[in-house]
Formats: sequence, structure tokens, C-alpha cells
Amino acid sequence: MELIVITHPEMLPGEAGIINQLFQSGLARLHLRKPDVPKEVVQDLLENITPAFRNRIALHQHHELADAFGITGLHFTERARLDVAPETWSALKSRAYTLSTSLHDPAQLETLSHDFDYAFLGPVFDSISKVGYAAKLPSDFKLNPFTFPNKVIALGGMDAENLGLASQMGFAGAALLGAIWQNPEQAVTRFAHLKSLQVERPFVDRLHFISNETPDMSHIDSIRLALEAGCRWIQLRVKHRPEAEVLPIAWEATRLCDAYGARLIINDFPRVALAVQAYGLHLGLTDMPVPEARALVGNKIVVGGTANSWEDIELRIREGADYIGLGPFRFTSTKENLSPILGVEGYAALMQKMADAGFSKPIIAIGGVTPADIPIIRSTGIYGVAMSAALTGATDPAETFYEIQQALC
Ligand SMILES: Cc1ncc(COP(=O)(O)OP(=O)(O)O)c(N)n1
Ligand SMILES: Cc1ncsc1CCOP(=O)(O)O
Ligand SMILES: [Mg+2]
Repeated sequence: MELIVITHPEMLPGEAGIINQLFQSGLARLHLRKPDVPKEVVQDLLENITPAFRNRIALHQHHELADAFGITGLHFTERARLDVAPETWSALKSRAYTLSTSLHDPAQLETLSHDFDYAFLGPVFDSISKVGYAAKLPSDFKLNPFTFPNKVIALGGMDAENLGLASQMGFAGAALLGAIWQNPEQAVTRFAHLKSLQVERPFVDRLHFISNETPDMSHIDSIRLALEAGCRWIQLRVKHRPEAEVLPIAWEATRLCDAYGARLIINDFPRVALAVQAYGLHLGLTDMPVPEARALVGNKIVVGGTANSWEDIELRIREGADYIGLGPFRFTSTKENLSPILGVEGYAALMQKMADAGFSKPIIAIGGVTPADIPIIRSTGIYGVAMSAALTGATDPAETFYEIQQALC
């Protein structure tokens, strides 16, 4: 489903900044709809939108501003469309504008000019922001693809829980308003979350083994121990060594993981993850930002990010991390410079906030986790656990792995 954002009808504080961030997060189309806002104020808003993004805008009012700002999208409300002579559409198309309009009755799609590149149809569901703007289409509605050849976009009450239903109804996209602007401070995070629901989610294991080295165990020894015990998600976490020294260890870890059919995740070093074509890359709060790493490693490599607070979780969701390593659960000597300990209470509070915000993302608990902690950690809604010492220090790692698996399923 294509996601289109319609602006809040009134001017919001810092709106140009939020719009620029929405574009940076991958928004491909913004409908600038400010029915009662004077032209000069809209002009001022446009001046503060990064020029490179302006061609992703469709104007609902003040169409005369389009050319000066390099805007190619013109939207016509139902009333405006009916007031205009039909030959207008082909004239505008010949000037390379992208045209859109709004409809409230699917029957009108049959007579709609094919010069419109897409049409909003709604309200499909009860509006989130407009009181009394109730669903007009039945819940078993199906678009007839032969009535209008171009895209039909669902409008009205569109949010995470009904995007799938709108897609089944035959809509090519969704126009988001209330879902984004109910809380403007959350607009970018909300958009990133809705966008992440559109892409197929990569597999993330519930048990992450974190490699370690001690005077009597190398990283590769620790990885072999974990693989023989049964682990199939291995994170190579080499600290205090330059990239050039990590790369050969990563190659050896790749060969070993391949032999056991396990997925290898590289901690801290995006270029190493790219070189060995690892399954994943894990980045902390002081490592390379997720979007920068994503640009470097491409879309095939899973990218996970660390979080220690609600602000970090929001950042990881905005950045589009595939999973979040949340910790530390308790003190551990495996990692230096630990962030504040979260404990079960910390996890419970953060997972409640996730549920309240409607966010879903695999969250991995890390830091001093033992098999006995798993039931209580999982009871908070946590997806999985990352462990190092609990496996490398186990008397019988295979028995410990079995205990972990039992607790995770
Ligand atoms: C699954 C998982 N979660 C968190 C971390 C910690 O990463 P980071 O904060 O970058 O710390 P270092 O591991 O690099 O010391 C992780 N490695 N894995
Ligand atoms: C990498 C990392 N990040 C937070 S705690 C930690 C170490 C996890 O190892 P252990 O399971 O031995 O505490
Ligand atoms: Mg790191």
C-alpha cells in the first residue's frame, strides 16, 4: 500500500521541520491541505520545505503557487472538480502536472476523467480526526478495477489496524491524516511505524548468542560452543580491535555459521557485515546511525539497534531498525560502560508504552540474562533474549540451550 500523508488543516508549530523529517523518513507524497489558511502563510511554509522534497507535494489550495516552488501535484476537491470545465484536465496533464481528486461515491469512478492520476475515495472507515465523518463504504466493499484504470486511495480513519483491510478492498494506497497528526510530536514516529508495516518483516530469532573472548576462549571458540549447543543466531561482538582485525574473524565466523545453517550478525562494523554478506548488523547508540548503515549495507541485511529508554525506542522505530536490543536487564561484566539497569520493572513499563503507542517490533532483552529469567522477561511482552555468559559459562551448554528453548516457546 502506498502511504500518502495529508497535512493537518491548521498551521502547526514547527510544521515545516516535521514535514522535512517525514520526507527524510521516506514519505513519497504529501497533500498540502490548509482550507482556511491564507496564501502568504502557505507560501511561507513551502519556503521552509527543503527544495529537493517539493516535487513530492500536491497542493489542495493556492494552485498558483505550484510553479514557483517546483510543485507538480494539483489536487481538486469534489466541489472544485465539478466547477471546472472537463477540458481543463487534459490541458493540465499536457503541462506535466500530476492530478488527483476526491470522491465520496464509488459510482463516480466510472465517469471520472482518466487524466486524474489517482483519486481519494472515502470515508472508508470512521474518521479519526473529523467528528461525525463516518464510514460510507460497507465493510465488505470491493473496488471494481474496471471502473477507473488509475490508483484509488482509501481516505478516512486509515490507521495501522485497517491498512490490510483497505488493501483487500482493492485500494492502491491510504491517505493518512488523524493517524499522523493526532499528536504532532509523534508524527514522524507514527509514519515510520505505519511504513514499516508495509514491508515484509525479516526473520529475527528469539535467542541471540553474543560472542565473547576470554584468556582461554577465542571468539571463534565461543561461537563453535554456541553452535554445537544448538544456537542458530550468532552475533560476532569483537571489541577494542580495528576493522582490519575483525574482518578475518568475521570470515571464519561466516564459514562456521554456514556449516551449521546459522545466521551471523556483525556487531559495530557495517563494512565488515557488507564484506562477508552477513545476515545482520547490530548498532549501538554511539555507533553509526541506522539509516546511514542501511545506505551502506543495503536492504538485504537485517539491521538491529540498541535502546535503553523510551526515547531510544522511538528513535529506533523512526530509523526503521528491524529489531531492538533493549538493556541492560541487570549488571553484567561482559560489557563495559553499561547504561542504567532496566530490570523487569523497566521492561514492563517500556513494553506497556509500546502497546499504548500501537508499536510492534521484536524487542530483545540483553545483559546478565539467565535461563531462569526468561519467563518473567517474556511476561512483559519481550520477544526474545540475547545471552553470552549464560552459554559460554554453562557446565552443559546443550542442556542450557534446551532450557532456554523451552522457556522461549
Ligand atoms: C541484541 C543486542 N542488543 C544490544 C547490544 C549492545 O550494542 P551496543 O550498545 O552497541 O554495545 P556493544 O555490544 O557494541 O558493546 C548488542 N550488542 N546486541
Ligand atoms: C552486549 C551487551 N549489551 C548490553 S549487556 C551486553 C552483554 C551481554 O552479555 P551477557 O549475557 O553475558 O550479560
Ligand atoms: Mg556497539
